[in-house]
Amino acid sequence: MGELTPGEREVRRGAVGELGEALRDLVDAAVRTEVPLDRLTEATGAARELTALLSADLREVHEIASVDDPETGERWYSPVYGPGSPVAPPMVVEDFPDEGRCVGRVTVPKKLEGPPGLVHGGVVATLLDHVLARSARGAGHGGLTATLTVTYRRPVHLGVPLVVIGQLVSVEGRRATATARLVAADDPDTTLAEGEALLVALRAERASEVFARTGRDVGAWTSRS
Ligand SMILES: CCCCCCCC(=O)SCCNC(=O)CCNC(=O)[C@H](O)C(C)(C)COP(=O)(O)OP(=O)(O)OC[C@H]1O[C@@H](n2cnc3c(N)ncnc32)[C@H](O)[C@@H]1OP(=O)(O)O
Repeated sequence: MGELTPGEREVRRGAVGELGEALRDLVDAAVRTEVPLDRLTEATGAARELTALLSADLREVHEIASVDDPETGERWYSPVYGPGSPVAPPMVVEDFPDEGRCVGRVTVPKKLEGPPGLVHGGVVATLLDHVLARSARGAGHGGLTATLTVTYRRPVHLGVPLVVIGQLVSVEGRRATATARLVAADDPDTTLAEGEALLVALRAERASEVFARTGRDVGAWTSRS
């Protein structure tokens, strides 16, 4: 698909978000179902038909979606917050660029379970990684995560509203450091997990090399502005 006009992009974003929500409901049902075997077989057939319908026009794996915005870095299929992503929880993130801060709100569903009833530790790290990188990027210091330290203080339960706060702490040349906390919305003083990251902005020439296969200018995600 070619580049969309702003109006077309808005319409398509709406449709992508609706499909994403329907698919998240489907994934939730798929990981919780206990229906009889014949129903599972029937569902498998229906899922394959749906795959064929969507596969009529597919992007290459490195291509950026027509609904994405390379200027701002908004990604509609982000596995963390993407409205179109069946695997995203999804987290809803609010940016406070003047304070180098961002706040994510999320209730993690069954599909991202680790120990029974608890959020998978890798998912906790992913949520923290996102707000860490995003707090820096919002303040104009886009970069890739070079190091990430996660401290798991308490079990994080599925189905509970959570708040994940990222805070940019310092910037030195291409390096930025940020810290993050994950808490339950109804108990914000108890830290469930915390993270610390070093984000390193790619040099411009390295960024063009790394993202050459996307065919787009992806400076929004990587360069220091
Ligand atoms: C909006 C939010 C989006 C969410 C995205 C979530 C964030 C992500 O998950 S990013 C994906 C995961 N991360 C990656 O793929 C990164 C892979 N690593 C790399 O590409 C490179 O190692 C990279 C870019 C980190 C550093 O490479 P490069 O720019 O060549 O580094 P280099 O020039 O050697 O170093 C730059 C500076 O950083 C420092 N540095 C680099 N890596 C490290 C490290 N691991 N530890 C400490 N310091 C480091 C160097 O010492 C140097 O410091 P100084 O400028 O003071 O000398």
